Amino acid sequence: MARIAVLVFPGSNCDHDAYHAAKHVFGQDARFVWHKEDSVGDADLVIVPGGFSYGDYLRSGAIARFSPVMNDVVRHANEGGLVMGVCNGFQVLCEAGLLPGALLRNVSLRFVCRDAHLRVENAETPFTNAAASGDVLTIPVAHGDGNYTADEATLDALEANGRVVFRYVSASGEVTPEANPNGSARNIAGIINEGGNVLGMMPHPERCVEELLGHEGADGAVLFRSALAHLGEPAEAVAP
Ligand SMILES: NC(=O)CC[C@H](N)C(=O)O
Repeated sequence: MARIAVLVFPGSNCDHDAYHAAKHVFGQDARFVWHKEDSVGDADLVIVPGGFSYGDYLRSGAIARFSPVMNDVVRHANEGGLVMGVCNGFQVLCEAGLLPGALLRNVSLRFVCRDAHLRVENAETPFTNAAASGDVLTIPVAHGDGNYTADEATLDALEANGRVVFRYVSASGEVTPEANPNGSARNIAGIINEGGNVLGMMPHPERCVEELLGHEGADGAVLFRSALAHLGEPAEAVAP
């Protein structure tokens, strides 16, 4: 059974969704870790969940990045441990320097809450091995600051090294401006670090791991299935 630590900051609001997915849908050993703890313990996977840590004051993720637990998240990441940052979690990981770039205000200046289509650009990561490159997943977004940006050299390096993991596309898999919910550079929806063990993505896979909740295909399950397969969990433990 994989040990999955779900961080909790003041203002996190997707921590319970992530815990529910890990514990009740995938049957893993999930635990909450309060941000004032100084350790993520023996976690195999750390989930930095979505929400409004510290009310998004100063900048989304800018204060949470200084929470005591983040020192141990950096240690865990540097030792090759898996880290998955979703939405506010992605923002925190960028602020912490574990991922390059930053998430700016959506170009619309509006909070966007809807399904997005994501093309899997790299299926050889610990978080996407259950998919095939080119697969189009439908996963919801819900954010005000999801506009990924980095300097051109960084973007080029991400592209060249397969570190753009997900891109916003149309339902038929085309990269179009309309498919981009927030103005992200090159339609980038998710990236991975150089070591391939730290993922950040704006869409919320933990919100669509059960068809019962209205997402045909429950595409978010791909992320969990992949991570669990990477950790050597038996397939029967990773339904649906
Ligand atoms: N759902 C979320 O994690 C939202 C992240 C952040 N508070 C934003 O609005 O961009």
